[in-house]
Amino acid sequence: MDGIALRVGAAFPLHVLGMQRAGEPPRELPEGAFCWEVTTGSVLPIGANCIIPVEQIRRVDDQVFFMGDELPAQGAFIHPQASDRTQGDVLLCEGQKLDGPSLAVLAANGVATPLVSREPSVCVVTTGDELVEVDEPVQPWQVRRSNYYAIMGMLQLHGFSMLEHRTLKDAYDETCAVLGDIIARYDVVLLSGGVSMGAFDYVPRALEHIGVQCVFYKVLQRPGGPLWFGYGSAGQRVVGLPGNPVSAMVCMARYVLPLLDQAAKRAVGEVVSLSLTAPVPRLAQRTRFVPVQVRGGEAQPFPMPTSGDFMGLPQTGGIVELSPGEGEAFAGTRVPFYPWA
Ligand SMILES: Nc1nc2c(c(=O)[nH]1)N[C@H]1C(S)=C(S)[C@@H](COP(=O)(O)OP(=O)(O)OC[C@H]3O[C@@H](n4cnc5c(N)ncnc54)[C@H](O)[C@@H]3O)O[C@H]1N2
Ligand code: MOO
Repeated sequence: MDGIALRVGAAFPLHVLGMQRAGEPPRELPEGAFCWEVTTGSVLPIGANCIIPVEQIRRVDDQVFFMGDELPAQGAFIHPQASDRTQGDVLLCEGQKLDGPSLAVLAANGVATPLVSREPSVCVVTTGDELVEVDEPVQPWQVRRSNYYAIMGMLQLHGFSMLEHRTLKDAYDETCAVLGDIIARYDVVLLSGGVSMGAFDYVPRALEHIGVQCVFYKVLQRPGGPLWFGYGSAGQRVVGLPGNPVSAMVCMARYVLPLLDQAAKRAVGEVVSLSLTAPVPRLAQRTRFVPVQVRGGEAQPFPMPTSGDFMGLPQTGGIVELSPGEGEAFAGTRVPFYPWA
C-alpha cells in the first residue's frame, strides 16, 4: 500500500521522516508524532504497526494530516511474514504440473532446482503400404498419413515435446527389426495400424517376437476394438492403435493421454462428466465412444458414420463414453467426457 507507516496512537499531524522505498532495509520509526512515507512492497519500518493509504492523508511540506473518517487499526495494510504459509507447510504436491502459479511459488521460495520427473520420450510409428506423405501426390488407392499428424498434435497440445516419428511398410522382418531398435530407445512407442486381422497386420506378432509383453489385445469397445498394449523389457509402454483414424484418435484421448500423464508422473486429471443433449443408442456388448460438441456443460452427440470418416471431427471437442447396455442413453444422461487433448 502506498501511504505512510506510523505507530497506532501517534497524534496528528505527523512529521514525515522520509521515504521507505521497496527494496531498502527497514528504517527506524522513533516514538512520537513521526511517520515514514512507504511504497507498496516496501518493508515495514521498525516500530511502525499500521499503514494509512495516501488517499486518506494530506501532506503539507513535512507535515501529514489525516483526512479519512476512521483511523486504521493496528496491522492495517501490513502483510506479516508467514501470514500466508509458514515453515513446514506443503506448497506443491507430487504430480503438480509446473504451470504459471506453481512456478511462481517455486521461485518465490527460492527453489531454483526443483525435483521434476523426466518427460517420457515418445516415438510414433505409422504403418501401412498405402500411406503417403501429406505433401506427396496421392493416388486413389493411397491414403495420406493423417494419423501421424492427429497423434502428434494431440501429444503436443497435451504438453509433450520429446516426439519422434518413424514409418513402416507392411513387412514382417522389417517391422521386427525396426521396432526392436525403436523400443530400445524410447520410453513410449505408439503404433498406428496393422493391429487387426488382415494378412499384413504384423504389429502384434512382431511385438511379441521382439519380447514386448502383451498386457491386453482387443477391447470390447467401438470404435477402437483392436487396441493392443504391452510392456517392453525395460518397462517401455507400447501401444498398438487401430489404423482407422477415428479409432486411433478415440484410443489416444481415452487411454494414451492418461497413460502418458502417468508415465510422466503427472497427476492424472479428474474425468469430467457431461449431460447428453440427445439420446444415443448403446451397444449391447461393447462400450461405445461418440464424438460430441461441448456447449455450456452439455454434450451434443456428433456420431461419425464409420471409424474411417473423420472430416466432421474438427467440429467436436472430444468423446463421451457409453457403457454397454440395451436401448439408448437418454438425453440428460451424464456420461464421462474425454477431450481431444
Ligand atoms: N476381419 C476383420 N477385419 C477388421 C476387424 C476385425 O475385427 N475383423 N477390425 C476392424 C477394425 S474395428 C479396425 S479399427 C481396423 C483396424 O485395423 P488395423 O489397425 O490393422 O489398421 P489398418 O488395417 O492398417 O488400417 C485401417 C484403416 O486405416 C487407414 N490408416 C492406417 N494408418 C493410417 C494413417 N497413418 N493415417 C490415415 N489412415 C490410416 C488404413 O488405410 C485403413 O483404411 O480393422 C478392421 N478390420
Ligand atoms: O473399432 Mo474399429 O476401431 O471401428 O474401426
